Amino acid sequence: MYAIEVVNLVKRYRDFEALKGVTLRIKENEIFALLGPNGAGKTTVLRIIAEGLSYDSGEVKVFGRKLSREALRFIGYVPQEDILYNLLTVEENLQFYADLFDAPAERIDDLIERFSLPRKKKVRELSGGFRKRLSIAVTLLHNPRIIILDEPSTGLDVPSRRELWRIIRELKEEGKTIILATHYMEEAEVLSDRVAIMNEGRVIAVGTVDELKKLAGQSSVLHIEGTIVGAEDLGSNVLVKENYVRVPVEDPRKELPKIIDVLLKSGSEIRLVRVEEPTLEDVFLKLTGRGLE
Ligand SMILES: Nc1ncnc2c1ncn2[C@@H]1O[C@H](COP(=O)(O)OP(=O)(O)OP(=O)(O)O)[C@@H](O)[C@H]1O
Repeated sequence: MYAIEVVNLVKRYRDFEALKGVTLRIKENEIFALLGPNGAGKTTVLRIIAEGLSYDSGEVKVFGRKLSREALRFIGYVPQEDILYNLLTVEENLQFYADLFDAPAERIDDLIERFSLPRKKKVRELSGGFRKRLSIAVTLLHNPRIIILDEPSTGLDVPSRRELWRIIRELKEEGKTIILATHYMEEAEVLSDRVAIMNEGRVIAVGTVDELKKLAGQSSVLHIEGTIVGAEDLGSNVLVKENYVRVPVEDPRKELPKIIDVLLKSGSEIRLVRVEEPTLEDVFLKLTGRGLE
């Protein structure tokens, strides 16, 4: 049985088809990432599962049962924009949601301690990292088996992001199933057991990070910085940005000298060359012909 099973989900906002037949099977106790650029449909999928947002056709099951009010109790949802009360303290926010969810009062103290939250501080005085921690704490009040996070690390600085990743891993160790939407490939890559890559309302690939990287069909990527001229001559998989070019290659030792030669002959000035193992961005590029950002 899957924790979440979504089959052929179609969602229209008036005449715009935001989901064009999405199928996802998420196993219990895995960290599953939906990776895709803005507008891919990630939030729409999560809202259908976690908020009961209506959809046009398809099927959604939670632990084998049709989505219902009862099934929603298995789920905790941390939306992109938090739902905290700025003028209330940390404790008052937890109290408010505990009353709403009928959660036992002692959970408030447990969560405050667990996340080292400043009990008496007003939410408006919290840093982004603490706000996110409090949002997760609120979600855990009713002890859900599945935790869904929409773009959890957007706006967080690097230490807060690492701390968030630690918390997410810890939730997995406790047996929770985690689903998160992200457009940061690093987040999907370091955190998740499996990743679904989404684009324009469709899932275009699903698998472990290693499986997906194999789809890119290359062993490495060259990053070349400088004043680049003639990058168009390097082939169709090349990504060109200002002062930067990214070239997927099978064998960097063989291909690097030739590529450098082409660029120098076109009049480029090269400042830095870096060789990197494939990433999920390369997979996305390969499958869609464009970058993730
Ligand atoms: N309430 C709405 N009414 C009309 N169109 C919508 C609505 N919500 C989302 N959309 C559109 O549906 C598409 C998918 O949006 P969605 O928010 O699911 O994407 P996303 O992958 O989560 O991106 P983001 O990271 O920007 O939230 C987008 O083109 C968006 O503009």
